[in-house]
Amino acid sequence: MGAQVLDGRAASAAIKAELAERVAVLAERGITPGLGTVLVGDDPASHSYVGGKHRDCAEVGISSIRRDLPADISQEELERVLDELNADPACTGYIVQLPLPGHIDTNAVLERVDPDKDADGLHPTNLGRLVLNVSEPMTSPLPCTPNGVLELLRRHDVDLAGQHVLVVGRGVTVGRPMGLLLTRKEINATVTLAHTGTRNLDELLAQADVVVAAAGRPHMITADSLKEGVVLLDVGVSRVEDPGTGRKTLTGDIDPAAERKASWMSPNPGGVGPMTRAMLLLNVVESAERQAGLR
Ligand SMILES: Nc1nc2c(c(=O)[nH]1)N[C@@H](CN(C=O)c1ccc(C(=O)N[C@@H](CCC(=O)O)C(=O)O)cc1)CN2
Repeated sequence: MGAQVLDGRAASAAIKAELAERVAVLAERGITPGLGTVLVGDDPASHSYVGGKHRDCAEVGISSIRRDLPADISQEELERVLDELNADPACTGYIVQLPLPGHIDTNAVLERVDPDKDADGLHPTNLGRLVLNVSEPMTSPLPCTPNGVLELLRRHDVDLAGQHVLVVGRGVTVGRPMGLLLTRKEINATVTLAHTGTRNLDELLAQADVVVAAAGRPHMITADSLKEGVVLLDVGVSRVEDPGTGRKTLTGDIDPAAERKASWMSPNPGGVGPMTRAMLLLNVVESAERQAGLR
């Protein structure tokens, strides 16, 4: 028997319906939440993700503010756009689509975002609150992908308390905050954070009850290394060219054939990706609720 599906599309549809109700409550008070996106350059995948974010906004009644900027924009000009969004009352929260071109200092950009408008939860103040475990439940935005992973598991009644979770990937958008969230008291997982420099990855995989794969290495995790009954979450979004057709297809970090070992597995596409988008909307709605004194 194969793994049960951690269905991100269904879960995100349910979350969007719930958020549309919360947006309607805000509308009764004359408030329309607004999401801003800042996109630099012509990367097709980034354009497609940003387009998806604006479609989601339209679905739940959040207004959209879009700033598409040339790849050769200077740091100064880019930061000026952020200052405008920081000052714009129609913009409840916004994101800077990552990755940014190499000549841009990404950390300086993330720091320029007003922490109260940080829809991605990636501003140092908000990441710091997560590290400090300032309040439970959190009153600041959480990074969308790690929060999406937890929400996906919650909505399928997969309990992580006491489980050994192996997070593969140390990036700031997924791996690092994922470890912090998993070790909070209400989740209570035991976490190992591995990465592409980890030497004994196969040993760690063989011990893991749950694997969150976010290293960006296509199909780096295969069935052979995994324990029977493992829960698998695939965050990888590499685009790999099919040698036959020349077409690029979305390829995760986990070989789909690993499903035979798993009790639960997130499909890719259709798993963590839609949850990332849903958690972004949640951050915007919660931010609007905070600004309205409803939280
Ligand atoms: N500022 C940010 N930049 C980036 C983030 C982020 O959270 N904040 N994460 C990724 C990209 N990303 C969101 O921006 C993202 C990736 C994938 C999906 C998604 O829904 N994927 C679909 C498949 C889509 C496809 O076929 O291309 C799925 O998994 O079903 C949503 C958001 C890097 N940048």
